[in-house]
Amino acid sequence: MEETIKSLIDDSFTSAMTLTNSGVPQVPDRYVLPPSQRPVLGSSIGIRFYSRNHFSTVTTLPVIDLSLLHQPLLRSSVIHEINMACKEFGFFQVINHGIPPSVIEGALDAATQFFDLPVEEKMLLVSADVHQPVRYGTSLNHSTDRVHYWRDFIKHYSYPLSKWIDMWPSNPPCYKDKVGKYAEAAHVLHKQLIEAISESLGLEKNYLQEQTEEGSQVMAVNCYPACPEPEITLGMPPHSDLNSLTILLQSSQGLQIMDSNEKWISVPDVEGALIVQLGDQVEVMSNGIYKSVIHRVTVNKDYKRLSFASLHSLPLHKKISPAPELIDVNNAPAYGEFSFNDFLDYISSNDCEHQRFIDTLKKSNF
Ligand SMILES: O=C(O)CCC(=O)C(=O)O
Ligand SMILES: [Fe+2]
Repeated sequence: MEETIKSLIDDSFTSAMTLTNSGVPQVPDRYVLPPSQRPVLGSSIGIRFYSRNHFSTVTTLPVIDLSLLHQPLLRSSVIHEINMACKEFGFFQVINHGIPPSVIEGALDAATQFFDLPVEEKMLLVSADVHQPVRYGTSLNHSTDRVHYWRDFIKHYSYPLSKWIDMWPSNPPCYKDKVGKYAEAAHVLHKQLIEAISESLGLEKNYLQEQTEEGSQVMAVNCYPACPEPEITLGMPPHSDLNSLTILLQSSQGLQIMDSNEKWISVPDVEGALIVQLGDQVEVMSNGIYKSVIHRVTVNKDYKRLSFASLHSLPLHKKISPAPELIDVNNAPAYGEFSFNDFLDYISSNDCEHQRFIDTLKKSNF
């Protein structure tokens, strides 16, 4: 093996993108998962199919037409669909969500150009500090004795846009404009979704919106390069999102969610759809009626996958607790009170980056 490739493989700071571009024939050991955590690829697609004698047990994942929310006669049935999806999966896809295809294509194009930049340029934005408003990340952020994942990313604060956009990458030159347009559109969509989710819980339409007002939006732009051995590694390990709601845009299939039987289901790539995932904060505010969804990302041999996770959260210091309307003699508060900041502190001091953090807040653990 050529000396340069060998040194890239040995260097735990090398990004997945650099490894792929250098043509490594196999993933370095630090990316190899124990057998029990490896994905089974090409199975469990989340669509229903008909087999000879019965509908199979393959799960149908919900796809909701959001334009129907604006039709007074149909709104309540859409709210009902959202309720069912949130109860069963903490997950659904939306179509006719109002974000124009040109805005989506623009954002994907800008991200492609960003990740194609020379690694030295991207490294200028690298940081392991989770509080940095703009931060590029690679395996570098993980200590060497832990498993690495086949992903590069850039994360940036995105709301209010005028406050942060100057700090975003200035290369490629179109990045701020194209990703900015998508971030603004995602923020508007988030407001509609959080209102509908509030209603679906039987709460005032504005209840969750008021909780998240003045909150944050962080855009995580993820790049999963083609991988020589996708069956023994992952792009992202199982986790639930810490925030209230995530709107996810994917360039191709790769996301898997865990169902209530702890089975992994691949999320199908539905044309024009965006993915909505409930995070831990909504789980707490709903007093556990809705659950945050556990998800992970698989990679593939043939092409690079991009995703934009628009992560919406309550303000950092605001205490999060179950909605009072959902508490009564039969339904005690199931979670302790905490702020997003308490959560981040807990995670950094307990070194538990990739778990379902919410379980630590269950009353029984106090
Ligand atoms: O790339 C994806 O599909 C998921 C990304 C994700 O889970 C995250 O950024 O938290
Ligand atoms: Fe996530």
